[in-house]
Amino acid sequence: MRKIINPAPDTWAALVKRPTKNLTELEPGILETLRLVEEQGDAALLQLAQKYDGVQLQSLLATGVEIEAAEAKVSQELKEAILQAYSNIQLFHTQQAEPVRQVETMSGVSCWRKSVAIEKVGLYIPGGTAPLFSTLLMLGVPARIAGCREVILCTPPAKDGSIHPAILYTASLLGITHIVKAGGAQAIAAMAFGTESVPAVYKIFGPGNQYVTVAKQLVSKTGVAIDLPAGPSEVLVMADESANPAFVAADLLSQAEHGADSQVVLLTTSEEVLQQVEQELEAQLSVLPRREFAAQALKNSLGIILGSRQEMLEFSNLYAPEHLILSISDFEVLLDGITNAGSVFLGHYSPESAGDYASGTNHTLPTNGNARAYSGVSLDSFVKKITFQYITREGLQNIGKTIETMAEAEGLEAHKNAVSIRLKELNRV
Ligand SMILES: NC(=O)c1ccc[n+]([C@@H]2O[C@H](COP(=O)([O-])OP(=O)(O)OC[C@H]3O[C@@H](n4cnc5c(N)ncnc54)[C@H](O)[C@@H]3O)[C@@H](O)[C@H]2O)c1
Ligand SMILES: N[C@H](CO)Cc1c[nH]c[nH+]1
Ligand SMILES: [Zn+2]
Repeated sequence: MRKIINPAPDTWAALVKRPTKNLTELEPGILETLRLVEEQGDAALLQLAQKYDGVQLQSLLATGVEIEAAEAKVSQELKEAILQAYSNIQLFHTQQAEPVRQVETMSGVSCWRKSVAIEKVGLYIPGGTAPLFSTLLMLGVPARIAGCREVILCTPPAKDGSIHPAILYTASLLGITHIVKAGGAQAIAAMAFGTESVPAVYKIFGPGNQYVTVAKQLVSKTGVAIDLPAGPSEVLVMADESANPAFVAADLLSQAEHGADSQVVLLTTSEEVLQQVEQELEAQLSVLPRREFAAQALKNSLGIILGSRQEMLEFSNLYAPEHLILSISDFEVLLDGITNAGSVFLGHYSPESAGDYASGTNHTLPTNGNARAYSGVSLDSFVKKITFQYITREGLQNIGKTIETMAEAEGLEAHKNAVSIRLKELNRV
């Protein structure tokens, strides 16, 4: 972790830049993958599975037998945990449904807005270095609540061509049966363009590594929608003297272990806190199974001492972290000052892992500073909002003149006439 003491504000913009590869470096290779899949369909997916996942697949789709067999391979304890998480995520996301509210803007002019499910959606479930079946809950539960008709799932296969049983079990719970063994940019291309085995969808969801994230951004230029740029995981912790250094280090490592391209940041006003957290990081890292990923991520990470809480808040808002943890005793006073963050965890007993798995909030969140303008996945992500209006005869008489005047001022005579022709008829009767 790079230690920085009281950086001058004019250096902050450089500090908040993420360590991920830049677009120009990644784009040519990813464009080539997208082109291959668009032109050669399934054949390209099979070839790229061999190249990037080291597996020679017999079939791109998980079979009914594979899906059914998965249930017996998941322990009772894990099934119960998945069901508890499912229930909490369902509860939180069901509350996000918007009631239809009819508004009469003028007498006889009624407008309303209705949420309608996106019919065909594709879910990307990361699996390159860990089988993230929790991500399937985060995407599949709101897709089901919204009522999406066709749900396609893509996830990278293991070296033996299998998909992790917990992913298949979770898919069964959600009633998802179209499961494609494809990962990375090639999976995103398949869902965007369609192949023999993968139907093209209207919107692609899901987090992933840099290749997945850039591929999503590139295909979004071709007409398919995407949820948000949800790339390598990150967390920013603000800690005061009341923070427990072991807890803070554990939270930092929980996101560092996702991958070498993750970044974690500690902000504090106390040199002692920073030193204690550094010691804890070293001790906890040494026993982590994924210490290689975490150690690499820590090299790209920052421990920053700032002059005041206000400075911590300003730095955090500029950084716009995917996850923000306030390890601060009186965190309440800071809440109104938070303007940019994906999801916020308050106090000493709200670890970020709770949101990753089971508290109910969605863990598919904007990274790389995108929390400045994007929200994480929610029920809203799976619907379009269609507006409706009904204007009575009386309503048209009330609003007609306004429309005619504006249309004429824009020089759009046909617009004006669509109103005038009706008003004339109304005035005749
Ligand atoms: N922001 C969020 O909401 C969120 C949520 C969960 C996970 N994540 C992130 O998702 C990522 C998961 O990454 P992962 O790698 O484990 O799985 P992944 O499924 O995202 O990526 C694996 C795929 O990447 C492709 N790939 C690997 N190396 C490549 C290369 N050199 N060139 C081209 N393609 C290559 C392969 O096709 C492979 O199947 C992590 O970075 C994690 O932090 C983010
Ligand atoms: N922290 C990830 C989002 O950045 C989500 C996740 C899934 N499993 C564990 N963590
Ligand atoms: Zn996580």
